[in-house]
Amino acid sequence: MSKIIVRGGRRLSGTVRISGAKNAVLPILAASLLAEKGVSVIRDVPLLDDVLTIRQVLSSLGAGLRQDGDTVFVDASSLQSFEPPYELVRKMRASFLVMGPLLTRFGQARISLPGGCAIGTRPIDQHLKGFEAMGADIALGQGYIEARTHGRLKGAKIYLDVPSVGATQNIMMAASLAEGTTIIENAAREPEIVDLANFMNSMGAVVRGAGTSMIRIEGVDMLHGAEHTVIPDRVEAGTYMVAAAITGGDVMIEGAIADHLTPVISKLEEMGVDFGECENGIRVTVSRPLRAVDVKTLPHPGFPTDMQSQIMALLMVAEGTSVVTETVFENRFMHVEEFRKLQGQIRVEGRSAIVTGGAKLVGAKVCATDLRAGAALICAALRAEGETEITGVHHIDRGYLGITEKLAALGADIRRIEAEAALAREAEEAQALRLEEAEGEVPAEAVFAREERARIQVRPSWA
Ligand SMILES: CC(=O)N[C@H]1[C@@H](OP(=O)(O)OP(=O)(O)OC[C@H]2O[C@@H](n3ccc(=O)[nH]c3=O)[C@H](O)[C@@H]2O)O[C@H](CO)[C@@H](O)[C@@H]1O
Ligand SMILES: C=C(OP(=O)(O)O)C(=O)O
Repeated sequence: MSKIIVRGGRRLSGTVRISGAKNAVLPILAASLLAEKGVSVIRDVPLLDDVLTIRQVLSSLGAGLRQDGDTVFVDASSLQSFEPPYELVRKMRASFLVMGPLLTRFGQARISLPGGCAIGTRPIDQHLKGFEAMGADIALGQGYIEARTHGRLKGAKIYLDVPSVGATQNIMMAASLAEGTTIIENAAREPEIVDLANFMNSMGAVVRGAGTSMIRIEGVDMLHGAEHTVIPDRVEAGTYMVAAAITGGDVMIEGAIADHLTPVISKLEEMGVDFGECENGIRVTVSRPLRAVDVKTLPHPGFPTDMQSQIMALLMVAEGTSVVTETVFENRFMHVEEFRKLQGQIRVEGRSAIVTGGAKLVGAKVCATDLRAGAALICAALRAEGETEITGVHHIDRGYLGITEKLAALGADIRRIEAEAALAREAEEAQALRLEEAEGEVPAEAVFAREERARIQVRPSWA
């Protein structure tokens, strides 16, 4: 089990380059399946675990894939399967985004219920409602969803009960090769929806209104491969903004697009963080004590749920009391327990977390419970006195390319130890404790607990 070790207290300064957006590249790679002819060339693809998973999903269906640096080439002219393997789909929720392309191009798809971070129940009813409205038959059973069409899908008017990002993307893709016009009402408006629409339009699709709550798709007979450069990751950029602010730093976030980050920048400005927009990015500086603010997560252009845990890390050290309300996912406060281990003062009341600011954070052993929680723990650890050891690193690997290297280049004292080295470290610590115990300084139970923990941690990662 890999670990990230951070010694807090270093002020970050310098420039960090933002990678292509995970949440844009996953639907774009899924959309490349729509091309009957030609090769799609996708640039600025971050080599994240989630990207490797979607690539494996495409390969398992028979698409030809090649990677050259951060450019991925996809040839989806002939596919052999309409059923991505369960082992891949359970790893990542975004695997379900191949449903729309498969259904519209081949008239069938069979996919297991998707997995991913445990931040809520995350139903897929709105995706299925859209496919059914376009004439697909959907059958559910034994953890699988089977969809079939009778001839081409038919354009339809679909009102989403919630502006779901994934449902909007899946329906957009399904509608692109349907007969006639599809209108999605109450569509999600995230920048990643616009990026997907831009890619699809360069494939020959006709998608209008992406970025607004009403998207209109005119179905066409055929789509072809196209070239596209993925937008920079706004959540990664926002995370480095928090990392800079929490250390009182001065960091240039290269490639960040201010328009995509308006809700995050506005809240950080309210707290007292300074921003300067430059030609190639956004500069973040802090010159005064930070103030508490209330935050409520909402679909775009509201404050993003994917930045909730990171801003909470910053609010722990701001002056005053803040209320953070999570309205998008019902179980996205798992980081609170871990923040408490770092001496954060937070209590949860229903969908809100009350954060008492001014905490003097102290390093501890913590666990990343999901992707953004992991990033938030790193931010808090950069500020905490002493050493913080973060496990659950596989969550962080889903969404942050080279986070330890990027932070170290900004001056952070951070390093990663891979599974075997982490085990050796545990064993060394247990040995040190044993020696202390022999000298009568540590109770025997502490040694046993440490050894037990080392033993338990080994099992899953070696399996
Ligand atoms: C790969 C990707 O892009 N992931 C992002 C995407 O996830 P994802 O696309 O899964 O998130 P959704 O926008 O679909 O989910 C938003 C809310 O709608 C609900 N819902 C969704 C679909 C559905 O059929 N029925 C339903 O009730 C969900 O449970 C959740 O409460 O948007 C989320 C919300 O901004 C982000 O946190 C994720 O990082
Ligand atoms: C929740 C996230 O991703 P996913 O939807 O892939 O689980 C995220 O990116 O924070």
